Amino acid sequence: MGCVCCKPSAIEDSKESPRVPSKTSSDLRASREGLSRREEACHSKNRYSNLSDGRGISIEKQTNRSVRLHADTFERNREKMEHVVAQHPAIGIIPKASEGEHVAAGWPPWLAAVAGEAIKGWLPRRADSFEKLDKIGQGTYSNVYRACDLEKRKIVALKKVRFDNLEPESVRFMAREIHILRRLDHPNVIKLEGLVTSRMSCSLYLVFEYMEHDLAGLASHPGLKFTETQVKCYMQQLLHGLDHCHSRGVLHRDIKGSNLLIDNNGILKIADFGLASFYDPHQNHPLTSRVVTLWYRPPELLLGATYYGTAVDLWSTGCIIAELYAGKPIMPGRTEVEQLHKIFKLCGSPSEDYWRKSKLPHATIFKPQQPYRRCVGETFKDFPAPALDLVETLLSIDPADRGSAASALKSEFFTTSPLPCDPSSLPKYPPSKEFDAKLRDEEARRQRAAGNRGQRPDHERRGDRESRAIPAPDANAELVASIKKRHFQSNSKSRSEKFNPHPEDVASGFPIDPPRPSHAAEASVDPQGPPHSRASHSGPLTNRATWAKEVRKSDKFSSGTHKVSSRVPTGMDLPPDDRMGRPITLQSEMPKLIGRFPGSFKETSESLIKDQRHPLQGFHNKEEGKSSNKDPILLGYGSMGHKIHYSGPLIVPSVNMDQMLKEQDRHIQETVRRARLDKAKAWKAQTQLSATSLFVSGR
Ligand SMILES: Nc1ncnc2c1ncn2[C@@H]1O[C@H](COP(=O)(O)OP(=O)(O)OP(=O)(O)O)[C@@H](O)[C@H]1O
Repeated sequence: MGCVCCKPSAIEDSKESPRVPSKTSSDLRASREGLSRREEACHSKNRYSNLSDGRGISIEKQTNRSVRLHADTFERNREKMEHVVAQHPAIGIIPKASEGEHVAAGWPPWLAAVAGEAIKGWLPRRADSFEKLDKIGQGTYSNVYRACDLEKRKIVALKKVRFDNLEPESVRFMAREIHILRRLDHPNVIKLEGLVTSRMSCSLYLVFEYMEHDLAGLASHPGLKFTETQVKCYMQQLLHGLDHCHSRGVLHRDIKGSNLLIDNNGILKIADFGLASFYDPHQNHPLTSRVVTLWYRPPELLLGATYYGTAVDLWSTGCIIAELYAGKPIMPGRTEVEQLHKIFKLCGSPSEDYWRKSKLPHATIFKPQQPYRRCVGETFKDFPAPALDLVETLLSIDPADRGSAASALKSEFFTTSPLPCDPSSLPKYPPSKEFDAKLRDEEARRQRAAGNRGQRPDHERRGDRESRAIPAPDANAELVASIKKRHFQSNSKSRSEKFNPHPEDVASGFPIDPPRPSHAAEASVDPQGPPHSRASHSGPLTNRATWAKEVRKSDKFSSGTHKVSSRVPTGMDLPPDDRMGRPITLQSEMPKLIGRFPGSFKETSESLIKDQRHPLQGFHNKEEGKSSNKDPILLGYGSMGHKIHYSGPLIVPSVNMDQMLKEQDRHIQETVRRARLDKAKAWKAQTQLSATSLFVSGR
């Protein structure tokens, strides 16, 4: 039997598992309590690993001599650079280097060429100084693994980012996350400890401290309920981390439970800076409004704001605090329109003054004819007063009224009894991530499908549903889904994987994820809940390259004070997909609609006034046939299992929203039907063809 360290884990099961020397039994001695045998191996002296970098694998796998020579030269250069580092007083820091020097230091040319700032002063870590253990998370642009850092002898998280190394824009986009992370240094912000790549490699891993939990996973864990002091403890840490980001000029732009990682000591760290951006406090540089996961997205972004600031993160924080008290997401919208509707129903619609001064791009379309009344206090009347006060402030419609992370930290919520507990006093939980909850949920669903559906008592089924994690639709789910569709049509593999098979993945047993078909349809009609984070389930078909291309099409890259690309939209809406993966947006549908229903927006709204309805009031609860305005704000949550609506045309003369949605549904069904027919025809033709050829060939 091989050593524990070498024994391939589930994800490392590969025919190409490396040949690693066996270890003696003494190597397997337990050195730390609570660590698995594989983890112990990480802390042992064994330097062998089944993870090796692109350079090593290329040499081993390829017989190409020039590659060998190249690698030798690289190794010599690397030694030189390591010598420089050794001479330098700050270990690991090398003086500002040029592109050539970066390459000499071991960075791949594609990275050195465009992301000098992000790698400045660092040396790449070698892949063979890590051993992958298991996959612990999956994001839109990444797969995350637990791994042993064999040099530092500790457990880390390796985030393998997806991008196209042949596309400078894609690399730049990916490098922005690194650059931002390196600007931040705070106990409540995840620490980027290094980068794993090599001169010959096409891939890149970000090395992070390992965090056992995330807030979404803990909050959705069956039977786990936070006390008030615990909620305060987590929220205090979140606000401290945010305060640090904001003070360093960074907007996170995707604050949500699954991005708040928590370690076994109760320390919360803000993670996933993939959508983060440097911002200009004077708001002179426009940014894209298509950020922040829908349920946590503030109204100004839904209304198309491109000049915004720290208040966007504060809105998301308000949603999270309320969610922790309410025990479920407070505004689980399925489309942007529905999200805005939910916000208006709970927080009231913007004041006349705000509409006037904000000049938001989508104001004409979304401004209700009659204002919505704010009912945060009534809805959350069971919350303790200081909690409610803070939620009221953070969920202010006008971003200027949300205050700052620093002012929130001074609020009564944190200064009155019960005070936030000490993180170290928090209970130790079993590893718990949104990802685990999704797996749990999938497993439960598989088991149900396997046979006992309908046989279990009702209350048990309800229990499942209540305990399941409710992943929020990802920030870019709409964009990603449409990109995925387009990409899938033209290309069955992401460019980086198609043209640059990662040798280290293949040869070290690192799995290359198989391309997956778009399952937007199944995801969006999931009767168990809201459309899942389609983005977070996206396979390699979605990569940063396509994303960057899309963003670039819509955004101008402004070289702000920080010389970092900020993204600004130019009117291209980034759409949610319908069941066919076809983007449906107000913008995309508008020309068609205008063609179909000649008339102006003005006429439309006038006709709606005549009907005594405005577009948002027109939303109806299909089941009850009543205006959903009467629904308690959380009804949306309870009704998630009902028929899914898709965001679509908003303005159709003389019809209310319900009719428009019906029209949209009908349109979708028609498209699905046509697609089925086409498929059937194609199949028939093909069968006839093969029958003919069989006949002709006489077989
Ligand atoms: N340092 C870490 N320790 C443990 N788990 C982590 C760590 N970093 C990330 N993860 C896990 O991996 C998941 C994906 O990571 P992350 O959110 O950074 O990726 P992403 O591709 O940017 O995702 P998103 O789709 O949210 O933009 C996280 O939700 C988390 O569960």
